[in-house]
Amino acid sequence: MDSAAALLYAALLLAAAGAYLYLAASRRGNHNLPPGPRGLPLVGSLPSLDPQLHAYFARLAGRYGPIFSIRLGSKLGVVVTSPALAREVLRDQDLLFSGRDVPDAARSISYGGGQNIVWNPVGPTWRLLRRVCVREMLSPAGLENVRGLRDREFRDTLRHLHAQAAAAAPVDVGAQMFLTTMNVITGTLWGSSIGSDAERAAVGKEFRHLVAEITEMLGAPNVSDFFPALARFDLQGIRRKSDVLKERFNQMFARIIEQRVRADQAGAEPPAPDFLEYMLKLEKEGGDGKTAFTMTNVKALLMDMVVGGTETTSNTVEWAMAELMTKPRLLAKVREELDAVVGRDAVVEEAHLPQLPYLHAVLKETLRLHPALPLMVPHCPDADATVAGYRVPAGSRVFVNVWAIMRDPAVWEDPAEFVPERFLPGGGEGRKLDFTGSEMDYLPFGSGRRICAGIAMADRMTAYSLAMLLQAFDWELPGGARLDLEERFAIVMKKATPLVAVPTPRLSRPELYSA
Ligand code: HEM
Repeated sequence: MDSAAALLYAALLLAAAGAYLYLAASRRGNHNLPPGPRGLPLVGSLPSLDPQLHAYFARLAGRYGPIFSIRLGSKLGVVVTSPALAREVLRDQDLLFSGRDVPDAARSISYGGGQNIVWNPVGPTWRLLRRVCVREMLSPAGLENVRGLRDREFRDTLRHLHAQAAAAAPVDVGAQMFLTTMNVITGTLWGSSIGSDAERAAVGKEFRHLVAEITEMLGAPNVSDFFPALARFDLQGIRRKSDVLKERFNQMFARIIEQRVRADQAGAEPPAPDFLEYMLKLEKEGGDGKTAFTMTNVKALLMDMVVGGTETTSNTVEWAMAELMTKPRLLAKVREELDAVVGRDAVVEEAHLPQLPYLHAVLKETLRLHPALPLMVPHCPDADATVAGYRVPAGSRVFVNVWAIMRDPAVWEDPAEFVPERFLPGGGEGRKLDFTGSEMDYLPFGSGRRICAGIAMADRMTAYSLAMLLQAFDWELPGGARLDLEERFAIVMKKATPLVAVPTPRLSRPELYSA
């Protein structure tokens, strides 16, 4: 045998051995994984991903069952699509599955991943941050402290919409509700410490732009997440973009904090206690004695509230309006309830909300069909786990497809129909269909220890917004426009075409709009 042939022979032998070892390793690695599409070597199912990920995963669940695995580059995704398996993941093995697989884009905007609530693993810091937020800001008692602020913001929105109505000008309903929600959340966070109304409006506008970019980016496929070894090359430039967005937020937060600290040092009259004041005090004390609380935590929490609370809330209101505008019979029922409780000689107030069960049922049905986070925020086990008898390896990205669960015909009668009555007393076949995540077929806010931290605020804001929009105005599509209910997937799901409509006043006297 000459030397060239020997070299070729050796290379072939080596290649065969390599292929054998690769196959053996991947067979061992795949041992007892949930079933799923085979995918291509190296890239797995990445090339066949459909941008409408929630609907694509629902179709795959139809083929492979209520738990399937899908290889996305070097990452393993596991998708759960039944109430029983959602219970296994979110309740029975809650702690094991409570970790997060932090996307590269989130690392920067969450100040490194370990500083805020959403992307922090469950542990002392996460516990302290959540406790601080829920107790001081997002609990029913915390919200009660700033009821006046919400009333003021809603009055402002009412005045603004009335001016739009006078000019017969179309309103982008989602954008308007975003601004209202943003003003309420930032007002709750730092009160009036950023000065004039005009300055607040400018901050609100800038935030909307930034939040939209962030949620868009978090939903976009990123090579760095599928091939962590390539993350340092940031091939799509997503990390660079998220650094820029983070810095813009950071500068705004720093300005707001600095103003407050300077005012405190100058011995200014202390502002009404707000969340920022509370956090700065905790930061000064260095934490709660057991767990540290730093200025980075202050900013990361501000980011959590601003990013987590705004689009989720305003998109829900936009969907509710779109559903009702295509269903005049249901719209008439909401109006009937509003006219009976509030009438047309007064403006709806937060105190009216508990007397509006049909309106609340409309919002629950909206969140069933259009959950703001259709795949929730993915969970991640920090050790190997077993679900439905299958192995879910540590580090897998676990999606609970609540969008599909809440449309499951095995659970819901006429699942595609918009029927608020199913949420009225006696309509839920004895199930407790509320936001607590106790029934695993209705999970718009998740369930278990990672359940949404802002439910009480979301509940009030969506109900107040929808009540005001419908009690004070009639809404018409601009001439020639068509209303559809098409969705566009992102980490926070959007209406594919924004709802734009023209308001007409329906209160008895114009003065009511400026009271
Ligand atoms: C209609 C409005 C909203 C919906 C549908 C919603 C839904 C959700 C869902 C599904 C999760 C993920 C649960 C999980 O990972 O298991 C979540 C997490 C979270 N939400 Fe909301 N949310 C809304 C509004 C808000 C508001 C107003 C705030 C605060 C101002 C907020 C703050 C948070 C935070 C901080 C988390 C992270 C919790 C954690 O990881 O421990 N959300 N939300």
